[in-house]
Parts: sequence; structure tokens; C-alpha cells
Amino acid sequence: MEPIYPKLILDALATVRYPGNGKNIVELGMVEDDIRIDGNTVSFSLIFDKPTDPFVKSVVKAAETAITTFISPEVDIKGRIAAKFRNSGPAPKPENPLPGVKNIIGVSSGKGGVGKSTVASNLAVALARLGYKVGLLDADIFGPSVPKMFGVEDEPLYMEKVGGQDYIVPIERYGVKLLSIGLLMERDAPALWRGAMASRALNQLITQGMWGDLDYFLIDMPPGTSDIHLTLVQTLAITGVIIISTPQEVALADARKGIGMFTDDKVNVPVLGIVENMAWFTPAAHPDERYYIFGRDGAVELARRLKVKLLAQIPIVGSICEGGDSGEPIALRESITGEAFMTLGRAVVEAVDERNDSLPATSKVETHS
Ligand SMILES: Nc1ncnc2c1ncn2[C@@H]1O[C@H](COP(=O)(O)OP(=O)(O)OP(=O)(O)O)[C@@H](O)[C@H]1O
Repeated sequence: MEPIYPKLILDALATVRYPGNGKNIVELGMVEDDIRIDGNTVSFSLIFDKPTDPFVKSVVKAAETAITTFISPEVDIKGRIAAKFRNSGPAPKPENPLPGVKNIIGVSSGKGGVGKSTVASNLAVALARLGYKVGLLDADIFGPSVPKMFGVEDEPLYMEKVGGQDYIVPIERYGVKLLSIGLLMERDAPALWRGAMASRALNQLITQGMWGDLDYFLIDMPPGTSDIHLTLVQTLAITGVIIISTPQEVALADARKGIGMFTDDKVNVPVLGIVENMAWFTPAAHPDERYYIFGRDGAVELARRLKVKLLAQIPIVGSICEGGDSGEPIALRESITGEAFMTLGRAVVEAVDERNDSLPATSKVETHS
């Protein structure tokens, strides 16, 4: 068989008329510029106005016949013509699973155990005390500790039917609506909740949670980088993230990596700032003394170097731990730490306002199949 050239194919296709108006499909611009020839095998696309065009099948069939008749019966073309459409209707708007939520804030850390959940919980309480409507989603499958900090580990979850659909009703404590992946799982069985299963559960908490209208929706993310982070940036347009670190070198190196994950070109979630937790130790009996047991100002320095805000420094005080264990976050109390968290709350409000004034809304990360 003679070699096949694109011109030969176009000549063959010029013999095919579009029944709608009698003109040939080449002059109508229906042949896409994607003709591929590989030996005897030919493939390309035909462009129609809309998927409901009644002539799609007959035109594709006529094009196949024209090629085998005009060029050679040996051309392998059957089933190789793709139909494309100019107007497949308006592109569906990306769905927003949380239409009543103004700002979505991720609370993240490069490394476990730096006090991320403590900060997320107390920040939520502080924002509620400032008069805002606040939701907190505990997405930390590796150590869901939010229910314990709010003293709600044994609360049953309720479903409510709205418009024939089941919704999960968040638990409300201290003015914060909360849901945790921990409330869906057996205590002491965290290892089972990894990967795809956890992502699905999380998706459910977001899309089926009855969150309603919120000023701030905080998400306590797992430490480091994981599938959960990917699920979150694909499901939600996150307004910004807050990175928690201690002043230690190891924590700082991981915090840097964590920041890099969000600022990556493909993710593009703004970093609202860094919180230095466990910045120093102050004995309850000597409120004026500071002991820099994990190093001094490590996160302050990191924030300066990366040109991100330092939102607050939270000291270590025995009472934070007790607060966490008693189910009553410390931000509720009038104390040094209570005040540190209120300062953080105000700094976050300011950072979010600034971000919203200067940057466009975040886009969800597209999923490519
Ligand atoms: N500033 C602080 N002062 C005293 N104790 C603190 C402080 N911050 C956190 N803690 C305590 O440190 C422990 C770890 O905190 P938390 O669970 O918040 O860390 P985390 O970073 O969320 O950990 P992970 O995500 O790895 O479970 C808790 O017992 C908490 O009460």
C-alpha cells in the first residue's frame, strides 16, 4: 500500500457531506487538526457543535467509508474517529461543598507532637470568644485528639435528614461546631484509618457535615504530608494555612517542608503565618520567668527568612496540658496562655483579612484522571 499523507485523508473527507446543510465536513472545519498516521492506522477527531447532534453517528460512519474507499480498504480506521463537541453546555461550576463558609483555614505542622491540635482547638475557642461563627474539623487520622480536648469523646453523632439527604450534625462546645474523624472510629484503632478509607471518611465529614454559616472553618490536618492533605486541597478551596512549629531545629526543618507543600505551584494555598508553640517554659509559680528549653526564637527566625508572618508565640505552661486532658481548652481561661491564644485569634483574623484583600480566592486542586 502507498504511504498515507494527511492531504490524502483530507481529500477523502472532503467527499463527506454534513446532512444538516449539505456542505463538506472539511470546509465546515469539522476535521480536528489531530490526524495521526502510523503505517496503515489512521486516527483523528471530528468536531460537532453539540453532543445531541443527530448526525454524529452517520457522519463518522461516512468518514470511515470515504477513507477506505478513496485511499485503500486496507486503512485501519474503523472505530478510530473520535467525536468532539464545541458546546457541551456551560462548564459545570466547580462544586463548593461548604457554601455558607467564608474562610477555610488549615492548621498544619511538618512534624507530629508539636502541639498542632492544641493550637487548632484553642484557636477555634479564641475565635468563638471574639464573636465569630467557628467550625473545627479534626482531620488528623494519626492522632485525633480534638474530641479529647473538648471532652466530647463519648458524644454520639446524630444524623438529620434535610431534603431527603442525611447530614451529620456537628457537636457544639464552647461556641465551636466540631466533627472529628476520631468520632467515627473505634478508640485505640487508628492504624485502620489510613489511606483511601480515611480520605473517604473525611470527604463525608466535609460534604455531609451540617456546617451551616461559618466565619472560620478550621481543619486540624495530619502532620507532615499525606493523602489526606491531597484530599483536602482537592475537596476545598482553602483560604490559607497556619503552620505550627516548636523552636527546635528538627521541627523547623519539617515546618519548612510543610510550607513548601502548600506553596507548590500545583497547590498554591497561601501561608497565613507560623505559630511558635512551646516557645519557652514559664513555671506557674513564677509567671515572669522564661526558660528557652527547645531553643530561642527558632520559628521567629524561620518566619523572617521565609517572609511569612509570625502569628504568635505560645509558651509551655503546665496548665495547657491539663486543659487538654480535662476537656476544657485553656483559651477559655484568663491566664498567660489563655491570653496568648486570644492574641493568636486576633492575629489570624487580621492575616485572613489581609490575604483576602490582596489575593484572589484559592482554587481547588484539579483531579486528573
Ligand atoms: N504550649 C504547650 N504547653 C504545654 N503543653 C503543650 C503545649 N502545646 C501542646 N502541649 C501538649 O503536648 C502534647 C501534644 O500536643 P498535640 O496533641 O496538640 O500535638 P500535635 O502536634 O497535634 O500532635 P499529633 O498531631 O502528632 O497528634 C499534648 O499533651 C498537649 O497537651
